[in-house]
Amino acid sequence: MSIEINKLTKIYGNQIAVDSISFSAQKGEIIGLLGPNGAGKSTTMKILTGFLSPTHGETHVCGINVQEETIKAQQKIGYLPENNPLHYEMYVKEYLNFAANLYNIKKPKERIAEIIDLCGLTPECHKKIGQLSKGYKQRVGLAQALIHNPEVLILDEPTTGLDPNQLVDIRSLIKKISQDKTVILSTHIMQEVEAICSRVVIFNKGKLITDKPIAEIQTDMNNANYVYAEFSESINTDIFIENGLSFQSQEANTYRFSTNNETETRKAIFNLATKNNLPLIGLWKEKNKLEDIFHDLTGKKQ
Ligand SMILES: Nc1ncnc2c1ncn2[C@@H]1O[C@H](COP(=O)(O)OP(=O)(O)OP(=O)(O)O)[C@@H](O)[C@H]1O
Repeated sequence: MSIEINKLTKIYGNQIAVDSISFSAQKGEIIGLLGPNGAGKSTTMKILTGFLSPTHGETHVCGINVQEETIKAQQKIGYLPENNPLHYEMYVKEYLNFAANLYNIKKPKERIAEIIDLCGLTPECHKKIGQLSKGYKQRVGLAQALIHNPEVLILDEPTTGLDPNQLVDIRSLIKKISQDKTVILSTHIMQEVEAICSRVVIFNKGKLITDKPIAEIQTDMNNANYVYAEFSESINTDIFIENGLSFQSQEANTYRFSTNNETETRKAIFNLATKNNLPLIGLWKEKNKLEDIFHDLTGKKQ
């Protein structure tokens, strides 16, 4: 296994940021870490990269215990932290040279040229980092994470704040550079996980609540649909539950039900409305989306 996280816990004062989390990843996998704000994603990444110590538990990268042999483990890891901290006053090549020196790279000039090409930085590589667009700054962040050709890449929200075109470019760059590596990336964007990850790990309030291949999640999505019922006034939702309907959430006077048989559920809602004089004005179905699964698992209302 390239990455192994075993019963990891981090407590800040009396706040449990990460609560006994375990998962592993092997070469070639791109794992998407999903979770609401404060779920513990960044803390887990910081521990995995050796920047923070856990309160309990341990992490291994390429068989090396990160807590016991931090420097050795860090040589295997490329890390793009949240908010991509860069030295804005440095030129792109100067910064990459600085990063190459940190890792004691044998032929820095050749490696910098290679990485500039790989990350699509050639047209902007003569500029100061502060003069670059957000998308190019992100490319510089990725270039520094890759300079020592690490086996494992840890990317904390690598696409936050990018415009839709830059998003597509950076996602395909991540896919391209990940082919022979193990990648863990955190994101708030479900489509991103669907677009580039092979597996999704969902965190909520410091706990790991789902760890599944994307293909399995997609099968779940195809099997589980939603039915929506709109009424012209607010309805006491007890009536749905009492009648065996799996009521999920409400937005204004529209109520959402999960179902494996949407025709039967629509019939049941229609019959319930007729029998109890409920002012039903709309009834429709919708395919489940990864976003819905995420909201259900993390207990957030849509
Ligand atoms: N240095 C710290 N001191 C105290 N509490 C902290 C510290 N760093 C993080 N926390 C708390 O730990 C919890 C987990 O934070 P973390 O940054 O890991 O979440 P996250 O999932 O990365 O969130 P986001 O998506 O907003 O970046 C939060 O409640 C946060 O306030």
